[in-house]
Amino acid sequence: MNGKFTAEQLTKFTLYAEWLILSTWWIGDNWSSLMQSVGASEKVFRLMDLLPSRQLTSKGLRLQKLEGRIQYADVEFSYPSRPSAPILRRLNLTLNPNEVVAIVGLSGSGKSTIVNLLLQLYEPTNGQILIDGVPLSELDTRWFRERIGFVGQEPKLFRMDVTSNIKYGCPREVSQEEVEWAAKQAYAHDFLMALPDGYNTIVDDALLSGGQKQRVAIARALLRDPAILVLDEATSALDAESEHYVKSVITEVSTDPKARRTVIIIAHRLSTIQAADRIIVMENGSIVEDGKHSDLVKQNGLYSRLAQRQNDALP
Ligand SMILES: Nc1ncnc2c1ncn2[C@@H]1O[C@H](COP(=O)(O)OP(=O)(O)OP(=O)(O)O)[C@@H](O)[C@H]1O
Repeated sequence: MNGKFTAEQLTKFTLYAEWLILSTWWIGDNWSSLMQSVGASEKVFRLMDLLPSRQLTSKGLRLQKLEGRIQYADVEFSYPSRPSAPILRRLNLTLNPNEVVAIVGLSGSGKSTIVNLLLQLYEPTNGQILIDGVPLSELDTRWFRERIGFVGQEPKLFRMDVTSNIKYGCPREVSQEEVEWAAKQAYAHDFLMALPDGYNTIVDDALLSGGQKQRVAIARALLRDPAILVLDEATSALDAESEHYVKSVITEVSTDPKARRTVIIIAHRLSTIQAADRIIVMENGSIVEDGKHSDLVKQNGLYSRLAQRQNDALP
């Protein structure tokens, strides 16, 4: 070097400087993602280190056959995070085997909490829940949960084919015929057959509507032939077609002796539950009405007001 830059050296210098700047920028950009991943994986490892809860390890009672009678006896409940706010107040409710019961009420009245206690996500603060006469707390939790089918408001489907999604979580080997039987029971068979690869179609977010996802989840629950089926009806995901079919599923369970089981529906659309054997109306943590649709409409109470409000809101 004689203290002067050649054109070639200048070009090289510019390119190397650009490359260095880009690399530094790239490292800076990815450093925060890397740190985020480290933070997230720490949480995953912490969860993996947790021991299963006592509920799942302790051996409780296993009944010879689960009939599906559910009794809430003087059940009181507050969430641990808000112990001073009573959510259920001395709740007494009996659901008979094979009965189809809908729970309705204003938002926040305690409908989901009733189900949360049945699923043993929480324990009553006072009182107890009996299953076929046996305290729920004495039953083998894993055994009991295997016999409950739960369909939540926003069911999770996985990025795998439709058949695998319906089979997901089923503890026994099932044939394709059984999968299709469950889909027919859930009124999902026809739209599933219309997919590009039918039951082999890979599910992605955009493939199915909210209501269709819920019908696939109902098929998944029915395939396990649960003694108790809990359906938390979606507040917003149901399109008119799916609403019609959820109604049909409820009618089917109520009328077909082979499909019968104890069913609890947390309903937001009163039109879907008119065929239920009984409707429980909740207000502020207590049951305020209990009866058939036709009787409750005549009572002119909260149910009839809610039904009227929904009728008025229809276009
Ligand atoms: N995990 C929780 N911790 C604390 N409070 C809760 C929890 N879950 C629900 N709550 C409160 O308990 C009350 C009853 O809630 P719940 O979900 O049972 O009502 P809901 O009738 O099912 O309502 P919605 O129709 O909106 O689903 C509400 O006031 C709610 O804010």
